[in-house]
Amino acid sequence: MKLFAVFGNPILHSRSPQLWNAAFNARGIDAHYFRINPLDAEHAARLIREIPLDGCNVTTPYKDELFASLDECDDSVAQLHAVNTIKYENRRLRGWNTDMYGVVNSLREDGIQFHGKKIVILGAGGAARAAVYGLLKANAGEIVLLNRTYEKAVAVAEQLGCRAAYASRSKTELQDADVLISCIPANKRIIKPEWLHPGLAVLDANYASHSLLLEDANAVGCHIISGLNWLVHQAVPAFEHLLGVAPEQDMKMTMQQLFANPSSRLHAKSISFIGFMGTGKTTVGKAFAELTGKEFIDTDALIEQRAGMTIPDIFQQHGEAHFRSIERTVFDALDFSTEKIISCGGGAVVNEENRRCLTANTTVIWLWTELHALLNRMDTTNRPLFHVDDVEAKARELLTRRIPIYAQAADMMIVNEKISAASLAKKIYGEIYPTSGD
Ligand SMILES: Nc1ncnc2c1ncn2[C@@H]1O[C@H](COP(=O)(O)OP(=O)(O)O)[C@@H](O)[C@H]1O
Ligand SMILES: O=C(O)C1=C[C@@H](OP(=O)(O)O)[C@@H](O)[C@H](O)C1
Ligand SMILES: [Mg+2]
Repeated sequence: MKLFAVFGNPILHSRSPQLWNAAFNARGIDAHYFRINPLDAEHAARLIREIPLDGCNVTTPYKDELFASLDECDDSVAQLHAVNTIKYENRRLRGWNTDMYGVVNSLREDGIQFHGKKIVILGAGGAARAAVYGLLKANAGEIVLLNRTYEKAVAVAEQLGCRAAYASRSKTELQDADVLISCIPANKRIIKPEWLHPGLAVLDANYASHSLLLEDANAVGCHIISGLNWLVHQAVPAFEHLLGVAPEQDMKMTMQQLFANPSSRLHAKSISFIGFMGTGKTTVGKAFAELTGKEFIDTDALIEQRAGMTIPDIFQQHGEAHFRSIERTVFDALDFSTEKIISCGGGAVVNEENRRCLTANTTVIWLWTELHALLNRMDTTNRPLFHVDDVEAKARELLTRRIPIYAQAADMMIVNEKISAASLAKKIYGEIYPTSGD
């Protein structure tokens, strides 16, 4: 099975997995796409090789920094110093930036022509730069970049060939503008409603949280374009780069569903932790339960209770099959009528029914720790599967087999390295309960 992911922080809000997995299904491609919150950009590049992924997308805040880890890239990435699509092939990372198609094709699809038009862009980050680059290539009449830090807007404008203006001039610049594109967080009201005019086309790159700009633009009678269109239109060429076939029809169909069905599973009341032995499921699960005040359950502890003996003893006296059958009974008996934090044993999700139990009732968090790091910090004597001569080889073989299973069960992977369990619990809390979310 091919594996793809989207990297970002935060990342749980991303709807890319729904989009890509639907396209894989429709095309009968044996592949899965999931979300990863890495330590940083450099670590994301390491994870691509470590997992390994066949390719990935990159979102805020890693588009700029991941550029430095590429072995080769196309012109758009070289110009923009920002990457959103990476293919991993022959041990090399090759990057593209397809955001420019996202913005240009979203506007085109809504009947907006660029020739002779004035376009105002808010922000100067990766998305804003891709918008400038794409619209210049599409022969837009005039492009004005507005950014809180004027110097940053000037640098981008000089490099790409458009005009920068002070944020204090927003009102004036918008008076004769035809299109306004926002590439800044959706919870910031930078533009006052009275600076907008009916008929102005307004696109907000951010689709995950409620957009104050789109709310105001709607009230004024502007022509609203959702960031979900941008998501779909950047994904179409990315899919072609990574899979070698065009997904267009499938992705457009999925877009309708995305509008209608904003993934209720991500807001499940119970949270479960899955992942390889020693990645910290028990420790972080406990810390998360403390943070949220919810009931904590460790499926391994329930197994020991039921069997009346320790896990190493169950393995030693009755074998792994017996352990798995008790594990199955424990999952069957889980009661989701009250909210819970559930830490699972590392092999629990290998069973399809256990997996379905979690995906149907919980937001599933996959913890990841690099193999050497987890072997170093783990006491392998109470992990019976590691009672072998070559622990590292056994661990690597087991992990390789399980990675696609974890990927398919999880709503997101998050890395438990170089961070305390309490801090990681807070980071996960921020993902699940975003303060400015929808
Ligand atoms: N963030 C962390 N920092 C330091 N040590 C950790 C962290 N998370 C887990 N550990 C340690 O790693 C070991 C394995 O953790 P555990 O929670 O038992 O993993 P799992 O339940 O996934 O097998 C334990 O010794 C635990 O204290
Ligand atoms: O990975 C596995 O198959 C197992 C993981 C263990 O739990 P932890 O992942 O909490 O160590 C425990 O369920 C048992 O030893 C089997
Ligand atoms: Mg555990």
